[in-house]
Amino acid sequence: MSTREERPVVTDVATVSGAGKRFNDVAAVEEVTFSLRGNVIHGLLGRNGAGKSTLMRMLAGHARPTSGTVTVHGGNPFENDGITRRICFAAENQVYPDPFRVRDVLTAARLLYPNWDEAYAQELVDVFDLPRKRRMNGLSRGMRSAVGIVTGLASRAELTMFDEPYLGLDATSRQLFYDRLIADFAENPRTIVLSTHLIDEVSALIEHVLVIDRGRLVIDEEAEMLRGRAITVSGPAERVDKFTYAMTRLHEERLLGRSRVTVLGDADDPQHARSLGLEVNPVSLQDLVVKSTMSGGAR
Ligand SMILES: Nc1ncnc2c1ncn2[C@@H]1O[C@H](COP(=O)(O)OP(=O)(O)OP(=O)(O)O)[C@@H](O)[C@H]1O
Repeated sequence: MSTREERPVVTDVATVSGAGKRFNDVAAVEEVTFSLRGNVIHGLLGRNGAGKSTLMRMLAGHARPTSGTVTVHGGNPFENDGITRRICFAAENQVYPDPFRVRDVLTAARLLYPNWDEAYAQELVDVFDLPRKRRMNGLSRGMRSAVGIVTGLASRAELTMFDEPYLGLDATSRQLFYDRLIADFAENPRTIVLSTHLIDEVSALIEHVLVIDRGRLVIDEEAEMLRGRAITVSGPAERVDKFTYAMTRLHEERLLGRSRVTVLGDADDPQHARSLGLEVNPVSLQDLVVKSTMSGGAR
């Protein structure tokens, strides 16, 4: 993948400011503030019901926030054709008109997206072995996901969002998706948002991490930064507490006077901790997300 320095500089393509979305008594998204950086692959991670789809629906202009603002490409995306043509939202539960066949979905996408690459779309249809003449309603779940992937990649939309794009896909097809995404992104950088539970599988792809927990954004960090800073520190509770006092604590386990704390620290903390006789271990992105979102269940 090209380094960020090699890509065209683009300012933030979307800004979410104090945004919330309520459904009667359910606050699906609450007071969320962040920006999507141009030409960067973002991972939107979180548990079931955390608010990921709702947040992407607001960014795609499919839902209006009940509080705060969502701005994409400089304007309000809600039912705004000029802006939504520049956004592709490949949603897992996409509904198609009843008689639509695979080839009709591609035709509709060709008419909708100004950067659509027809030759690339046809190549991807072959790669994923999709039956062009079959009705969408007659496709397997994995095939429907593959149609979403083809549309998302070939749209070359400036902001492309994939909502759990792998549902029903076998491991080979998922790997094909990741490989194609990396290759195409290198040739045609754009802003990507990928919501997923399969964090280990995509952790090498993700450049910026957004973690949402019960509607609130709990992590908004560059992946590289997290890889270096997320550690668990273990040892006698008193010493661990003293060492991690000023750090961002994500999770803590205590037993018989010993404690293990997951923190976001600085680059030189591991060495310092070891010099104090504490045990230090790196935390995978998957573990980090699990630890930051363990405190509560679905709302
Ligand atoms: N149209 C709706 N009406 C009522 N409640 C809704 C609606 N859409 C979402 N919710 C609720 O908002 C919360 C967030 O849902 P959302 O689908 O955004 O989560 P998610 O993180 O995408 O979950 P998952 O990973 O399971 O797909 C959930 O409690 C859900 O039940």
